[in-house]
Amino acid sequence: PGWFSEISPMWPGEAHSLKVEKILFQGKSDYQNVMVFQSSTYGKVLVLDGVIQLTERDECAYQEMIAHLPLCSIPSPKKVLVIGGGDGGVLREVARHLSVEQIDICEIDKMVVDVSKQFFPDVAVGFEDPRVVLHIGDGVAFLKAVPEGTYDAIIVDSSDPIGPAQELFEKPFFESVAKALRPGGVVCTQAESIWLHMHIIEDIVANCRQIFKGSVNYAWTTVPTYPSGVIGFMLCSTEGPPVDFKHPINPIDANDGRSKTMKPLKFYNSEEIRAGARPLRNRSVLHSTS
Ligand SMILES: NCCCN[C@H]1CC[C@H](NCCCN)CC1
Repeated sequence: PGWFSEISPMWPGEAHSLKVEKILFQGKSDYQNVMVFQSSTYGKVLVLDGVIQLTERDECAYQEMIAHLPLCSIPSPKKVLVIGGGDGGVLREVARHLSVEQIDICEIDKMVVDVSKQFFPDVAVGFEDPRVVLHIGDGVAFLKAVPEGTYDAIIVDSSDPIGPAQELFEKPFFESVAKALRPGGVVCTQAESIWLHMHIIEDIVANCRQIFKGSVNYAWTTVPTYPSGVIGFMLCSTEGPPVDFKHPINPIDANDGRSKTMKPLKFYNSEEIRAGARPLRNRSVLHSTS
């Protein structure tokens, strides 16, 4: 009955709207407002504090890219950490990699996990993998307690820097990520929109260049229901075995790791990694791989 418009000071003067068929859930957790609605053309939609987190129709583009860009760039990821990602979609994608033995996830808001399991079973299916260990808590504190060099890959599937995820965009957090990674380990973080958040991206790139002594890339993909239709990722590796994010050495195709329960990939493929045109004059956008 009507339209949902994603109005936020993070993207002034514009708002993506979706036609609403029915509101399915509204709640308030200790951290944020949580809402689920049935849209007319994008399936069910998860909204946190008025910001679209995912829709059934296009979540594959984000979850597949944020997981496979890092994991396909190192030979045999074994221990993976997801910060955020409480809807379970990134877990579903990480689970496709047969070399992975342990998947830790640290999500601050249990309501996101519960609501995703109830309304987005094809996304929350990631929690069913026996390698997954769920920690409900603050990712900043979790990483401080992680022994040095523990993980092969860390994926930071955060919301935006206004609200619970604010600290996940700051330098100390990136330093704790670097410490928790083994030499040549990789991190992939949600890194906003090149059309909306160039200043945030410039700061993140500058911080990452100081902290990660391997490679530092900025990648982006298209997600129609995120503001400006594009979302980016910081892809970094620590000093050690070199990592080339543009030429995946551990390619995953539609069949790898697909057990009878797993559905095939809908978006990602290794051939698509290419240096893209720079959409803006701004020098700070590194090679874009999409
Ligand atoms: N696992 C899916 C969670 C998606 N995380 C974020 C949700 C908020 C969204 N805002 C985009 C704002 C403009 N860049 C970015 C991805």
